Amino acid sequence: MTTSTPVLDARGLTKAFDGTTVLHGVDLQVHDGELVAVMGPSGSGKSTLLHTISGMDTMTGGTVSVAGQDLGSLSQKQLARLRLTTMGFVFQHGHLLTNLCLLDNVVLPAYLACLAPREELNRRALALMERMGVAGLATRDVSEASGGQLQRIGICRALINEPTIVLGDEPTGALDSTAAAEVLDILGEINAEGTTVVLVTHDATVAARADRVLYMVDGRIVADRQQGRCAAVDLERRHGGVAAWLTELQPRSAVLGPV
Ligand SMILES: Nc1ncnc2c1ncn2[C@@H]1O[C@H](COP(=O)(O)OP(=O)(O)OP(=O)(O)O)[C@@H](O)[C@H]1O
Repeated sequence: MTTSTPVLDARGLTKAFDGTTVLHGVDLQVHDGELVAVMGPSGSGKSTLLHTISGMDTMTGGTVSVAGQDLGSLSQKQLARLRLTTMGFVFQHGHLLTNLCLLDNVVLPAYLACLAPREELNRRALALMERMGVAGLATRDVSEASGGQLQRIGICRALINEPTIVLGDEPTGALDSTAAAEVLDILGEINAEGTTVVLVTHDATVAARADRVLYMVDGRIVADRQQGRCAAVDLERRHGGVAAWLTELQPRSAVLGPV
């Protein structure tokens, strides 16, 4: 059992839209260096969970702490700063700004955080783009890059402020299998270097790379599989999909081989 302070600590997290509850008292602790995949049927609340634990959306009830900071106690300005400096986001469709060149897209979060002079930020961004194999696109527009390249740019942008935790919503969902595998390799490397990673995904190959896989049904985490062990968190809500998932999903060690 892990005893360190969680990087992410959600307790009794609820979220309702217009009176309809979509997250029902979710408890989730993610520890430093974990690679966590969140799976579940469409509409089960995976994206809503990601949005509320990151403070991108407000919660209706419960508490969330990220890197020891209670999101509910922060002003909007403090919350924005915490997101900027502690969290990195990778989205399915990149969410890059089309009126900026790709280098400026990568630099933007660091520029907003005022972390260093512009020249230093450019150097840092170019070094990241070099590592991701997209430095040659630095002065290009968003329209000039492929989906896989844009996703690498999105990862550079997520990493520019050296976040404690990277949160991804279907980061490979719009990619072909080759580009998806490359993006997953990159996310795996980032995690191996110590960054905590939480990915919402429908893709079992993504989940197979994770240390830990959560399965959501109807706004609840109903199973939590860690390195071959599975805790059925909410047995009363067992679901056909959960049973299939439990038998199909290989533990990480079986997929990657012994380390
Ligand atoms: N902004 C919103 N306003 C109203 N309802 C919303 C909003 N965002 C999500 N919902 C509802 O919350 C529920 C959960 O949606 P969510 O997008 O979190 O599910 P998901 O598991 O990520 O689905 P998918 O796998 O299809 O992306 C759905 O019923 C959805 O319609």
